[in-house]
Amino acid sequence: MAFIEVEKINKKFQKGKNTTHVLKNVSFNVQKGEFWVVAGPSGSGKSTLLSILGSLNEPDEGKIMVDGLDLFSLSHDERALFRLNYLGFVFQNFHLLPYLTALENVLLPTLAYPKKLNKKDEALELLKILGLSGKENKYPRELSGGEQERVAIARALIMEPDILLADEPTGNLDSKTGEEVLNIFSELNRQGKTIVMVTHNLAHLQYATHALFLKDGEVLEIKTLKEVN
Ligand SMILES: Nc1ncnc2c1ncn2[C@@H]1O[C@H](COP(=O)(O)OP(=O)(O)OP(=O)(O)O)[C@@H](O)[C@H]1O
Repeated sequence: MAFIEVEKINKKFQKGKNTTHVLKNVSFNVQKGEFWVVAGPSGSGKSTLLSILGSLNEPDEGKIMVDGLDLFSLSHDERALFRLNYLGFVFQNFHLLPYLTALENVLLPTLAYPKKLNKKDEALELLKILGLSGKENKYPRELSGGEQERVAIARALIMEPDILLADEPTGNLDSKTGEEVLNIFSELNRQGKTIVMVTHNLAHLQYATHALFLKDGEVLEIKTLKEVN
């Protein structure tokens, strides 16, 4: 059994009278420690696939198993707990809360945890590892794009998720800063984190172990790029 099993996912969106078939029988298996890039042109269904993988969105048909859990047979609350325990999300627009400091943003997921958690030391350590020492009490508007993205990465890691899901994490960054962020992903993957990252930039394939190419909602090709470390 694979760590993540995606089986014949279908998703349609209704826009007025028109139906768009956004994902068509998408299937693939991810093993623990792999780094998958989901690539494809704009509108090919990449973000929709990632949101379904993150159980933020439901497919019309198909099944996703993560670590033996059937995501779409879980209740709403069980799914929220699954996300908290298994997943870290990183988005293109950072999605930081503007009225919270860097440290408070990193600690945000711990507030959602049913039991009281004190992760302040871990949060400070993560910010340090990500090169943000001295910026803990800054607000997002006082940070550069790359720094905001690193805060978002620290927030995604605070609950120690097995899986990191990233949607165009370098989309709003200049190429040098983008490369720094991808090197962080690469290092996290080397340490064993399973990563699925959406990108339209084929240069990003060099960081991944596997690539899935989508076109018009269909899997065009799945490629193994290198062995898992
Ligand atoms: N909530 C929604 N309602 C209706 N249509 C949607 C919705 N979300 C996505 N779509 C449509 O589904 C298709 C795929 O969108 P998606 O964002 O998954 O593609 P993408 O490959 O990530 O594109 P991009 O690279 O431009 O972000 C597009 O035609 C989009 O307009």
